[in-house]
Amino acid sequence: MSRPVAVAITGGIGAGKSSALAAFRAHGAATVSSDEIVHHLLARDDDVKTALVRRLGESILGEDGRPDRARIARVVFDDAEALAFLEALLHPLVSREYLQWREQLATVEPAPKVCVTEVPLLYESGGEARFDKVVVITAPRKLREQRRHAPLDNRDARLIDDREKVKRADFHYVNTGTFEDLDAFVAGVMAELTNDDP
Ligand SMILES: CC(C)(COP(=O)(O)OP(=O)(O)OC[C@H]1O[C@@H](n2cnc3c(N)ncnc32)[C@H](O)[C@@H]1O)[C@@H](O)C(=O)NCCC(=O)NCCS
Ligand SMILES: Nc1ncnc2c1ncn2[C@@H]1O[C@H](COP(=O)(O)OP(=O)(O)OP(=O)(O)O)[C@@H](O)[C@H]1O
Repeated sequence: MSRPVAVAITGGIGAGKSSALAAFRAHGAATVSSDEIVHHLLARDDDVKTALVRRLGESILGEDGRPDRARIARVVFDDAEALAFLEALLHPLVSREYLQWREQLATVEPAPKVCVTEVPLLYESGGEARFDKVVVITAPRKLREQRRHAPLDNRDARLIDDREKVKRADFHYVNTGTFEDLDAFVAGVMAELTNDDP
């Protein structure tokens, strides 16, 4: 039984990582999003909530009593130590869920040829060893701001330079075109990884 090729998508905030992930899914890859795993942990994991309140205080809780992402973001992206704490708490849990997901995939018959996940901090957290291939999506800051309809706060400051990511990655896409252009890029990557015609 052959295991799926494990692909990570990384890139700056609002570059188009989730859109690329959706395109991979449309082209037959199995997909999971690290951001979504984080959202589930914050919404449902009581140990995570307890640890966050102990370190960051009750003000990060929303009206429903669960950790509120916007409130956490306001604290951590202006406080490097608080961000380091949050990442140290969440990253091992995200990796564990991802690896469990990947193990499960290998038991599916027929196993998908390619499995893809979005990992915003792939190089920053030394996660690339877990993957066979890396796709970097980039776009100019102004366009990313326009597309997200929001200022990018300080998140980019946490990330290594796009040029460094591009150097280290297997595939690079500059996401300044249409969704169809992005889809065509993803189709090409899938064809290369599965040795099929696009
Ligand atoms: C701070 C939080 C609550 C903000 O939630 P929010 O809904 O605003 O953002 P979301 O989780 O959807 O992430 C959106 C994008 O923000 C960027 N981002 C998220 N975490 C980080 C981080 N630690 N450093 C830099 N950028 C980040 C990524 O580009 C990501 O794709 C949340 O992002 C979080 O808990 N982050 C810490 C965990 C983490 O590092 N996740 C990313 C890799 S697993
Ligand atoms: N090629 C494109 N053309 C037009 N809009 C796009 C394109 N690619 C992405 N977008 C839009 O840009 C925004 C950001 O894209 P997306 O959510 O895929 O990026 P991301 O890197 O996952 O963002 P984040 O870092 O916030 O998780 C979304 O509103 C998305 O619909």
